[in-house]
Amino acid sequence: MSFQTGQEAQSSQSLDCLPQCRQVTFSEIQVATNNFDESLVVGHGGFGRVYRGTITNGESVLDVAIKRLESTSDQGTAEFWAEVELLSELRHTNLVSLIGYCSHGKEMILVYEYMPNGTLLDRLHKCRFPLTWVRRLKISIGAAHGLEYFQGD
Ligand SMILES: Nc1ncnc2c1ncn2[C@@H]1O[C@H](COP(=O)(O)OP(=O)(O)OP(=O)(O)O)[C@@H](O)[C@H]1O
Repeated sequence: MSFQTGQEAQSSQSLDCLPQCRQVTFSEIQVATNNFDESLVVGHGGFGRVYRGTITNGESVLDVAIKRLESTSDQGTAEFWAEVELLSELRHTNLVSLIGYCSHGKEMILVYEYMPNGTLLDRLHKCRFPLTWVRRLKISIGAAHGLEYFQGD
């Protein structure tokens, strides 16, 4: 689960425009990532490489982050389906939305809304300009709202 970091890291699309989580075909993923073009890799995490891409949903085109499970990952099928089950129903300004998933043979791929400024960890450790304390406070409050929603209170 990832948190939006507040106004400075809003996704490129509004919450109302985000569709329900759906099954995405492997060919859609191939088109979205230009067949897993290395130049579209924006990060690498516990799951594997993360690609930037676009997915067409009806008439709209969404900016997405596509996580492809690598065979070397210590995360596996159970974590994949747990993430799908947990996140597919959640929609909150302070939580990154899961837009789709793809299970195709050995391929397990998660599609999230794209965060133009990366994750909070990226923002805290990779950005040349440190966050002000006011922004840090706003981010903490946003994360708390996201957690509260997540816990269903
Ligand atoms: N939704 C997103 N939008 C933009 N960039 C993202 C997004 N998700 C991940 N990234 C990029 O990919 C990198 C790796 O992210 P990822 O979430 O896989 O890491 P992680 O913390 O190891 O998470 P996990 O272990 O849950 O897979 C991030 O540091 C970030 O740069």
